[in-house]
Formats: sequence, structure tokens, C-alpha cells
Amino acid sequence: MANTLQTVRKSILTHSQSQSVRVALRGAAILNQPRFNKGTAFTAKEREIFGLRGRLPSRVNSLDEQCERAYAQLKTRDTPIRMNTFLHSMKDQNWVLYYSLVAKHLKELLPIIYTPTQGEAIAEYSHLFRRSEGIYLTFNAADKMEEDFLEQTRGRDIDLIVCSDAEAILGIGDQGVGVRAICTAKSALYSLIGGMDPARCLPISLDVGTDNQKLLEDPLYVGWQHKRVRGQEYDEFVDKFVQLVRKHYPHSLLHFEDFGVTNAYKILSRYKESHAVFNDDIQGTGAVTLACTMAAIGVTRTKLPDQRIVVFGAGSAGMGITKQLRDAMVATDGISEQEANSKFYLIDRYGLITERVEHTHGVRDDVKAYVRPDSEWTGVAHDANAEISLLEVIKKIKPTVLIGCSTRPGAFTKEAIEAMAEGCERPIIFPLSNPDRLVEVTPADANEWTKGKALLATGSPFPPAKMPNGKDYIIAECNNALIYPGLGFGAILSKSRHLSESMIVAGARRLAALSPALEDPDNALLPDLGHAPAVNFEVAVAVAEQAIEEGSAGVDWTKEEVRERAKAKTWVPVYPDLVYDEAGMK
Ligand SMILES: NC(=O)C1=CN([C@@H]2O[C@H](COP(=O)(O)OP(=O)(O)OC[C@H]3O[C@@H](n4cnc5c(N)ncnc54)[C@H](O)[C@@H]3O)[C@@H](O)[C@H]2O)C=CC1
Ligand SMILES: CC(=O)C(=O)O
Ligand SMILES: [Mg+2]
Repeated sequence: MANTLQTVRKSILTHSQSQSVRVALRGAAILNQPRFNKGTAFTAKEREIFGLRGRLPSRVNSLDEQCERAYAQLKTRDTPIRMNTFLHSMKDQNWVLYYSLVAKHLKELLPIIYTPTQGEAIAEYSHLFRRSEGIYLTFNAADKMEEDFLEQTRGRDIDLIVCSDAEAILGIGDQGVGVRAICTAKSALYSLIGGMDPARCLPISLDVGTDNQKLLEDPLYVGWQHKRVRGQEYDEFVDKFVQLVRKHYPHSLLHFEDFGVTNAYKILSRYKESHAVFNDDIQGTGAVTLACTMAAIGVTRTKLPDQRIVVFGAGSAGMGITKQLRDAMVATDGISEQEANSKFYLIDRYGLITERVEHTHGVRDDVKAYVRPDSEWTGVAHDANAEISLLEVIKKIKPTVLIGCSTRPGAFTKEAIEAMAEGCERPIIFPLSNPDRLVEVTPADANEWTKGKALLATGSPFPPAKMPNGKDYIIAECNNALIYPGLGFGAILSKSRHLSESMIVAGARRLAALSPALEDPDNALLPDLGHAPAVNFEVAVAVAEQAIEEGSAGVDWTKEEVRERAKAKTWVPVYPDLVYDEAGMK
């Protein structure tokens, strides 16, 4: 599988050709524009025409030489967060160098620019702040929203907008204006591993205040220091923003990230018919977990409807996963929706979600179909709050799959994991909470407590676990980054009006088909994140093929042409030849 992915990547890189680009900037202006800046890699001819000869040291470097120097500089930073800020500054200076450097050391640097280190950068945003990026739309300037939006976008072709309102960032909750750093990280991954031109991607943060008391009291906080706006005012603000996107970029994909679960579902259902919208925490996580589950049941040689699935944490991610697995059972295995629903046991902060929990605390609409009847649990121990714990659920139903999206570190206790291993031969355990410190159980513990029988995947990177035969068991990263850039690229490539459920499932199937566990059940369940560019390319191809098949694509080419079209549109970080033109880009 690794060889296949290497071949895919090689063919994309061979395909990409250096183009020439017309630019209307000279001197300091071009050096300060990260899209066009080449630093010491400006050629002698370019130095001449762009007025740079006296502004640069004389030696012309290749991109490889620049990467070598930048990597050596990076390695002098002694903590992940210092490496993160160094790389962030580099992105502000020179896109090609930044993306090229990270791509060369992808496996090592993804955890620096994404989860877990980006979580720290988000929490410390106001203290680490150096330079703005993308667009900030703030509630108290809502009447000027269009003006502010156009100021930053006028004349730009935009394919993709990544937005967030910061209510539930990664697993670290409400981070106010720190939201900027999740939007930029998610957007950067579209370019780094999804093949999208960064100039056509736009991160937008929606600052509607924060309920994070620490931020409200921080004198250095750079956002709107105000309680989070909710209710109708919030809905109107978001609507104003979405209508702006629809008006100016009707063919763009609008990616929603880390919204609070109630708003996340509301927004998705409100706009899914009128614009290509995508919620990564719901749909991206659902898709990657479906692929990972398919790979795991390939190992256990069972089918999806054979599973008894416990989802611990019924928020955006947990319910996105539940819906995706449920829909796959209905579509592929031909069982009724009601029967498929019965395979799931949802646990949230009040224990197992039963009729009693529904009556006492209420449940959201998306949870209702999975509420367990009280009658099923008579005779089962309830705790002092009359709640049914994970352990009791495991003991009673003997789950085959246990998924964690709760942000509760250590919630999968030794007792619970051991009970699970007693109830089935190869327990499938995915503690997906990010960042790594919030994981429900570490893979090392889950592996030890199940005597190496567990099939494992996590949301953030973890070191391999030792199998009883002494071999390393590589822990698959079941992170939506393995699929969302490809889902988005596929939708944009095919100019699809929607990113439909069937397009998402097509992407998940393609990812599952790339599982190293298909070759050897002791292998990781998903491809290594180091192969993310080739994996996401394959996902994009599958998505675009599906869009063409179901008639939602806005292109006139056939499924057979998709692969070559995708290669031609894939952005890779190489310096273009720059030509001065007064009517060119700025
Ligand atoms: N691996 C991946 O690709 C992804 C991982 N995640 C991670 O999943 C976690 C949850 O994210 P979201 O679903 O967006 O957040 P969320 O806030 O929507 O959901 C968290 C859920 O956990 C529940 N919960 C809290 N305490 C609990 C407890 N003691 N027992 C059981 N449930 C409890 C909450 O009530 C809530 O329903 C985060 O750590 C996030 O980083 C999210 C998206 C993708
Ligand atoms: C990965 C991701 O989207 C999250 O943890 O929220
Ligand atoms: Mg997220």
C-alpha cells in the first residue's frame, strides 16, 4: 500500500510544471508578499526586473538549499510551540518555502503545525500574536461586514473558505479570538496535503465574543472582550456572513470548524441545500472513522451490522460518527434505519442516554433516534445519580467497538477496557479526543490491558504499542485530516453544487481501500499521515467521480478524466517564474 501511495505522489509531482506568473509588485513590496516572495531564490533575471539586486545577498539559492537552512534554523527551537511560531512566521514570509519545508518533513512537522501543538498556539493566541492573517469578522462590526470582507477579497478568486466561531476548538473549548489559529491550520492543510492553491483558500474567524473567563480577564486579549453572543443575534450574524459568501463566491466550499454542537447541526441543516457547506467535526470525522472501522472489521472479518457500538461523548464528532456508521449500514448492508440505530449505545455526561436521561435532561434532535429504552436496563447497576456508567454498559452489551469523543482523559479505565476484552475477541477501540493529553485511554494502556488484542486508532499521533510477539503495532491516526482536504478538493475540482453524503461515503471507501491492514492484520488500520497528500488525492478523485456519477458536478468531463484533471489542478510548492506586468497580480 505504501508503494502505491508513493507512486501516486510521484505522478502528481511529475505532472506539476512550473508556470509563469505575472506580478505587479517590485522591491520591498514583492519581498513582503508571501505568495510571491522567493527570498534568496529569486533568479538573477528576476532580481533585475523586480528591483531586488541591492536588496538581497548575491548568492542565488535553490528551494532545496533554502529548505535545508530553514530546517536547521527550526531545529534550534527547543520546544514544539517555539517550532510552531517559527513555522508560522515563515508562512507569513514565503508560502512556497513554508509548504515545501513542511511537506519534506511531513510526519515530523504535522504535529507541530496541527494537533497537538496548534492547540497550545490557539490557547496562547493573544500572547503569541505577531501578525494578522485572513479575515476577522467581529460581532460589534457586523454592520460593516461586507465592506470588511470585500476589502480583503476584492479581485481574488476563492474556492474555499474555512470558518469557525471558536466555541468548541479541538478538545480545548471556547478559545475566543484564538479561533484564528484553527482556521489557518485547517486551511493550510488543504494546501499542504489537499493540493489546493493557498491563494484560493481563505480562513475567516467569526468573533462573537467568548465565555472563557480567563480570556475575558486577560489584559492582552486581542479579540472582542465580551460575553459570547447567542440566540437570534448570533443566528443573524452567521446568516449575514453565509449570505455574503453566497453572493460573492457562490461556487465556493464553505468549511465549518469547531462550532458548538448545537450551532454546528443547526448551521449545517440550514444551509446544506443552498450552498456547498461542510462541517469537518461532524462529516470529516464521521468519514474518517467509517473508513477506520471498515478497516478494523476487515481484520475481524465481520460486517458493520454485526457490531455493538459504544460512542462515548455524543457531541459533534460522536454524533457525526454515529450517523455516518449508521448510514453506511443502511446503504451497504441493506438493514432498516431503525435496526441500524439499535446497534448504538451513546454515553454522554449523564451516563448512557436512556429514556430517563431524555426525560430528566432532554436530548438534542440528532440524538433522539438512539435513546435506549429504560426497560432494557432493569437489573443493571445505576450509580448514585441514577446514571449508567461505561463499565456497566460494557458488561451488559459486550461492545465490539468503543469510540471516545468526550475530551475526558482516562475515561476508558483499566476495568472498562479489560471488561471489553473479555466480551469480544478483537475489541475495536478508538479514543479520538484531541489534543493527545485529552485521550480517553492511551494506546499503550489499551494495548497492555487487552493483551495486544485491541485494534486501535487515535485522533492525535502516539508512539507504537508493543504486540505480544514483540512487533510494533502502529497506531493509526483517525484524524479528519486524513480525509477532509480530499473531500473538499474533490468537491471543488468537480465544481459540485453540494458535498453530498454519497460523495463523502465514496471518499471514505477509497480511504478504507488504502488501509495497510488489508495486507497484514497486524498493520495500522489507516495509512500513515506521512502519506496524507497521496491519500487525500485518492479521496478527491473518488469524490469527484461520485459527483459526476450522481449528476451534481458542474464539469463536462467524464469519470475517466478525473485523475488527470485532479493532477493538473493540484497545487504543489514550487517557485513559479515571475514576470513583471503592471496589470499583473498584487
Ligand atoms: N480525531 C478527530 O478527527 C477529531 C477529534 N475530535 C475530538 O473529539 C473531542 C470532542 O469534540 P466535539 O465533538 O467537537 O466536541 P463536543 O463538545 O461537541 O462534544 C463533546 C461531548 O462529550 C460530552 N462529555 C463531556 N464530558 C463527558 C463525560 N464525562 N462523559 C461522557 N461524555 C462527556 C459532552 O457533553 C459533549 O456532548 C475533542 O477532543 C475533539 O478534539 C473532534 C473532531 C475530529
Ligand atoms: C481534528 C479536529 O477537527 C478536532 O479535534 O476538532
Ligand atoms: Mg475540529
